[in-house]
Amino acid sequence: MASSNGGARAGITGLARALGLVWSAGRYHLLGYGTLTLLEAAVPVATAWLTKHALDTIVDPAPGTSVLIVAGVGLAVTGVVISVLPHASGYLTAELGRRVGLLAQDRLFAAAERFVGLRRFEDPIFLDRLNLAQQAGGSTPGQVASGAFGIGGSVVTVMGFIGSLLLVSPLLAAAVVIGTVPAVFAEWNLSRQRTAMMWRVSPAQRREFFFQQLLTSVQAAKELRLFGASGHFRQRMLTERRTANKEGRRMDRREMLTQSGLSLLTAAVAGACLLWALFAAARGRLTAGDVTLLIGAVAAVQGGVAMLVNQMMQTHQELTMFDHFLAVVDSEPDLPVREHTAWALPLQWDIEFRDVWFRYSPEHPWTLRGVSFRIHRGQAVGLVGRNGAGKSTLVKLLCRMYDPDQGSIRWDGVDLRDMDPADLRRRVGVVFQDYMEYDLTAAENIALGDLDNPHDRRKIVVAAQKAGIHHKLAALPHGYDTLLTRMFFGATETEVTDPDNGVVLSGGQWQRLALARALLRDERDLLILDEPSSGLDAEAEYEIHQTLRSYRQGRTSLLISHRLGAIRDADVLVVLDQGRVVERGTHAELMTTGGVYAMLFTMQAAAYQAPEPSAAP
Ligand SMILES: Nc1ncnc2c1ncn2[C@@H]1O[C@H](COP(=O)(O)OP(=O)(O)OP(=O)(O)O)[C@@H](O)[C@H]1O
Repeated sequence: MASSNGGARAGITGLARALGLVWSAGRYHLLGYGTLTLLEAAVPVATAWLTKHALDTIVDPAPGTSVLIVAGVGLAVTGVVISVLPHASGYLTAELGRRVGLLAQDRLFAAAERFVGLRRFEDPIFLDRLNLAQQAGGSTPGQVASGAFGIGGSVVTVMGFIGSLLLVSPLLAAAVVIGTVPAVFAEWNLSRQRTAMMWRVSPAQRREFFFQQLLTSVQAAKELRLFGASGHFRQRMLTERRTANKEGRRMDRREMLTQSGLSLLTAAVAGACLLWALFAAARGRLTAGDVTLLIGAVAAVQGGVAMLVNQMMQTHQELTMFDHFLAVVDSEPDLPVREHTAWALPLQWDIEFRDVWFRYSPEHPWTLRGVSFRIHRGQAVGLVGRNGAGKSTLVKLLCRMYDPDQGSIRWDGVDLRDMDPADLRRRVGVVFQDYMEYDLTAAENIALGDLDNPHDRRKIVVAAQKAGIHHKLAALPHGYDTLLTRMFFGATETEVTDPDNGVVLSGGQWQRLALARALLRDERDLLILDEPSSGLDAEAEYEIHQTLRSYRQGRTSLLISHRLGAIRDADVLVVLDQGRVVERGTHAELMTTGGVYAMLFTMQAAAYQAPEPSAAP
């Protein structure tokens, strides 16, 4: 557990970082806001004194009308100031919030971009933190700054009124201050309990959020309806809500009881002070103005102290949330990227897997166990293996989404670890098994494959032609500019009201689009296709493979497919089994050795040639 010293130091660092962020987002707004807050805090003290002088001069006009005029004008000015200030500081808070939100978002997502690999995105604890950081980043720095100034303002108000009480009656001042001590401890305690309660219920709230998403998700809608599972998940969602409500209710009751007790104590102290002040005034020891000042000051000190404690706890809570933001922003890159990396030059000779061992974490079993093979330049390599053999993992390593735990992958002899991942990835075109379907236009979906030339429509069309999706895209209501989603249904007003915008493609059509994205850049050194035709009909699959066959001629490529007929004419087939390369050779060679490949190929071929089931009588 962190020591309280460590906690205080972390709190101060967090506060300084939050204020630093707000300062960078808008220093003049921050200074303006700080000044207004302090002014707002000082005005009630000034008002109380001006009122006292005005009343005293009315009761005893000896000091002269000039005092009355000054007090009257002063009260008018403070009245105007107090009615205008909240609007001005409200505007500054909102503007600061907007600026800080923008800056914090930029820093957070820039930090997420630094994670060039996948490990962080597969770590549930980190994902949780990222999620909280997103919630925290936009608003908490601004709220921390407001809290800090609010605390400063409350201190000014409370000290101003305690000073006023001291001037009128030191004894009374001491009594009021002592009377607030129980409130300070009780409020502090309640705030801590509320913070603890919020942490306790946060898992239930996240689960509730998950069920909410599930119940409204398009992807889940089919199955939920088919299995009649909506009611089941609705109940689970409500159970989570009830759990959170139960905790909230318990806390609210505790607060109600404690605060009622505190209010009684506060009222008793205030009442006693009032009685004392009235008796003192009756005996001529206090003026009418003194009494008014005392009544106002006692209430202001009592209310101000309670507010101060609340603001401190709230700021503490905001700082705890802000910690998540800082943790993400300060995270080290997930893959070591050397300061001086080797250029990923065009492939000259080969890519070599040299005794590659890899597992997703020390708790997981080895996924790749000493994999060694080469992909020569210009060679079409087919990767074959049963489910879970490690094929997609190997592709992810080849794109340096992870580094091998042992061994290395070498691009013309250079270890991928010595290359800048972004540089390497520019040389590689990939269609992943779980490719993305972007809720963008058809052209944008393809153009993402080469953002260096995003507006080259001719290249986009050529890529779509190669992937066999050009005719479909050209025939869409707005051609390549048609949105491939019903989600946004357009970004502009015209698009929103255009019923022709927003088209839903089939799975196979999306797959062709993903292929077009990978084919957009002709000059890629390596094309990786992980199950590029799994969603295609037989005719489309045949066409795509014909296209790919001619495209792969003389190009370096790695093709993964369970449809062995589509892969059989690769220059070399590499068979993975349980993370090891167990066979290597051409189709003809592997068929004669009678190993895993021959067995899989024969089973698949036999299924196509199986006799017709006998007709029912
Ligand atoms: N992100 C991950 N975290 C932990 N384990 C993983 C992860 N991704 C894959 N694995 C595991 O690694 C092993 C290899 O998976 P991989 O996806 O590479 O197999 P594959 O050969 O591509 O299988 P398929 O033919 O089914 O696509 C599997 O046992 C899988 O459970």
